[in-house]
Amino acid sequence: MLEARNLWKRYGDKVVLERISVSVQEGEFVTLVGTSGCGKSTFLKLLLGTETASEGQLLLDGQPVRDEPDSDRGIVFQQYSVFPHMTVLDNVMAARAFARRGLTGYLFGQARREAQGAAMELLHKVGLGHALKLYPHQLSGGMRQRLAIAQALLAKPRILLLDEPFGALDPGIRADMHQLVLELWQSHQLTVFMVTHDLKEGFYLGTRLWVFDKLRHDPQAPDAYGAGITYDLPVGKSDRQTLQAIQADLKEPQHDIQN
Ligand SMILES: Nc1ncnc2c1ncn2[C@@H]1O[C@H](COP(=O)(O)OP(=O)(O)OP(=O)(O)O)[C@@H](O)[C@H]1O
Repeated sequence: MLEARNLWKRYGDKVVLERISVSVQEGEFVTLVGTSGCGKSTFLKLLLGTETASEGQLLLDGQPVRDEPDSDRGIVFQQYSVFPHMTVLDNVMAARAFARRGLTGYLFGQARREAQGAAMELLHKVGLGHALKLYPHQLSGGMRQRLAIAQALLAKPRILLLDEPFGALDPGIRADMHQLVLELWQSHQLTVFMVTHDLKEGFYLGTRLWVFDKLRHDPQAPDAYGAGITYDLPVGKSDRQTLQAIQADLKEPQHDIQN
C-alpha cells in the first residue's frame, strides 16, 4: 500500500532523515520510536503531505503521495487545536466543512444534516455521546483526544497518523485510549502510524515497531547525517490479518486429519 524508496529529508544543511526504504501493507499498525528530535514527526509530515521529501519517493498505491493533506490521511497531534467557542459536535462538523470547502466553508440544508448525523455517530463511537454540547474547556485531556480522533476520522481516512496522541494523559486514561484506538483500527480498517515515546506502548499497540536512529554520526558535524529505520520488528498479537485468518479458519468445515 505504502512504499518509501530511498527517502531523504533535509532542512537546509541539516539532514533529518536519510535512506529510508520500507513498505507497509494495508491494515498494519506501525509504531515509531526514537530519541527526541530524530525525525519521527517529520516522517509523519511526509506521509501527511505537509512536507515533501528532498530525495527519493513516497508512494501510496504506487502513486506519489500528494503533497497536500487529503481525505485518505487523518492526523491526531499531542496538542490538538480545537475551536474554543464551538461545542464538541460543532467542532467535529467544522472539521468536515473545512475538509470539503476550505476555511471559508459552511454547510447548509441536507449536507448539514448529513454531516451532523455522521459527526454524532462518530462521537458516540469514541465515547463522547454524552458530551456533544460541551465546550473544549469543559473537557478532560482524554476527552479532548477523543474529540481529536473523531475529527480525524470523520473524513473516513484509510491512514490514521497519530503523533504522540496520549503523551499528556494519565496512565489509566491512556489504557482506555489504547482500547479505543485498537477498536477503531479494526472497525474502520485503518492503517495506523503512531509516534510514541513509550516503548511499551509501541510494543503493545503495534503490529510492527520502527526504531528511528542515526545510521552514522560525525561528532564534528552533528547535522551531516540523518536518521533511518534501524530496527523494524514484528510486534503485538492483535494483527488484524491473523485475526481474520483465524476467524475464517473457524468458519471452514473441519478437515479429516487422518493423512
Ligand atoms: N520546518 C523545519 N525547519 C528546520 N528544521 C526542522 C523543521 N522541522 C523539524 N526540524 C528539525 O528536524 C529535526 C527532527 O524533528 P522532528 O520533530 O521530526 O523530531 P521528532 O523525532 O518527532 O522529535 P520529538 O520526539 O521530540 O517530537 C529536529 O532537529 C528539528 O529541529
